[in-house]
Amino acid sequence: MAILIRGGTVVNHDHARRADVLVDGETIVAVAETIDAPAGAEVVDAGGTYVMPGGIDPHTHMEFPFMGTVSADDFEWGTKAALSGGTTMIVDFCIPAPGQSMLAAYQDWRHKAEKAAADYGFHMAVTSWSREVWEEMETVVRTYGINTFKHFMAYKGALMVNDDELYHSFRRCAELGAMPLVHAENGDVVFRLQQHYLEQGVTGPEGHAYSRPPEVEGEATNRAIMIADMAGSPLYVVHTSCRPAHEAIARARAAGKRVYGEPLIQHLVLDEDEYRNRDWDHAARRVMSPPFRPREHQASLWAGLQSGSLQVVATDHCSFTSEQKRMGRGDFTRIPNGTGGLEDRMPVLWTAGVNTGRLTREEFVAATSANIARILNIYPKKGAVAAGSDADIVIWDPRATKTISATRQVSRIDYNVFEGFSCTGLPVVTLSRGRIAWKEGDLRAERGEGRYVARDPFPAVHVANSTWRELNAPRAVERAEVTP
Ligand SMILES: NC(=O)NCCC(=O)O
Ligand SMILES: [Zn+2]
Repeated sequence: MAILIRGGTVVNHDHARRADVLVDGETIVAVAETIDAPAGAEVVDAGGTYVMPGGIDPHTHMEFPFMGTVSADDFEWGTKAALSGGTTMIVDFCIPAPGQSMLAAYQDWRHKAEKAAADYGFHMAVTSWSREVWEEMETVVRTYGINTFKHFMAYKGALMVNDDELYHSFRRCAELGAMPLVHAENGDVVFRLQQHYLEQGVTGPEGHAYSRPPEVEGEATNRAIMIADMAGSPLYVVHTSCRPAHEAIARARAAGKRVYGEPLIQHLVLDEDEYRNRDWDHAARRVMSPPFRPREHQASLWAGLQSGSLQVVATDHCSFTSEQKRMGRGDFTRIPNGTGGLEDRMPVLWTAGVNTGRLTREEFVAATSANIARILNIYPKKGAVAAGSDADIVIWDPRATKTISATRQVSRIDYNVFEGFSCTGLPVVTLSRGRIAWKEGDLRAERGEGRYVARDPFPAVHVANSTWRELNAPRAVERAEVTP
């Protein structure tokens, strides 16, 4: 059935204009100043609103077995939470269990994701290195449509990989036209600092922040950038949370390296003081890696979004209930790492970004959908309101208000790290591939309606990168034969 979105202002990453939008089935078929409603079409009045691409959150962990438990939101409730906040696609991480092949991990995640109510894709994690991993990476890219590989430089003894493994994997990514992702924290130093603070008697959640200072992230970000450069690969740095990490990325970009950075909405508005709250539950609920930072780092992240040295705002939605967090009572290293945020990312970014004049509406679209769609090589199928694009659309009322409260959220956990945050600017309707998935508080999306989005390798950046590399590769010097 056709839907005509009438009277709104269409905002894409590169322009905004008054236009009607016609959706037929799963696709946008026309964007024009005036469109007559086809017979039988549902007409949605968008007067006074912005009509924007549905958000893409490229960093989520649904039903993720981690630190002795499993994250609380599954693909059904995670994607429903996403839709209620204007996000129409998530990209989750397939993380092989110890000894498990990537191919088996992929099957596990496909199975878990059958419940999804919105579209989804995957990144694959490289948690060890071997001939099998090298071979499987090709299947992951060519058969499974995954063009991104995640590397944890933290979580020593669990997911962490070393520099040798990073180098090998980055080279393989370059060959396959895939993008390596890094969780950049120096896991060896974090481990030592954790032991140090525990020995000092710091057992509460504040120890989590003390043991993961900005320096461990700055060092690892810089190291990953240099290794990627030597391996001939672009690089995407997930959850860039602090000035030293952002500066490493900005420096690399100024030197012509293809490096991307992803701040989280949490790091943009919440700070380290949360861990000093006298209520243990309050502080533990906010334990995630990297931790929230001293406030001065936020200015650097905002500046990165404004100047283009940081491109994407994500959530790392990895939610644990208060009960699960209490596994770490008496030892902060056992508090499951992760927070929620899927349904809040866009309203909080609009409020703290657009309403304050830090971001334009177009930059908001770039940071919430278009930039990551281009990095993932799915643009303009996703990330654009244009004829031919998937009808993933959010109709946004810049005057609508709400105060965030866990009592009204879709996510299955019992608290919200943004509790009490007043938002101005909210989704009123979210369309997911042409269906009205959420409208003014009415969640209509059904379990299982989401679809897997496969992605091709070799986005333009890779082609340019490998051409440059090939033309500028160091070569053996030709010398005249030296007779003995
Ligand atoms: N970020 C976090 O604390 N938990 C999820 C796993 C990860 O991305 O590091
Ligand atoms: Zn994560």
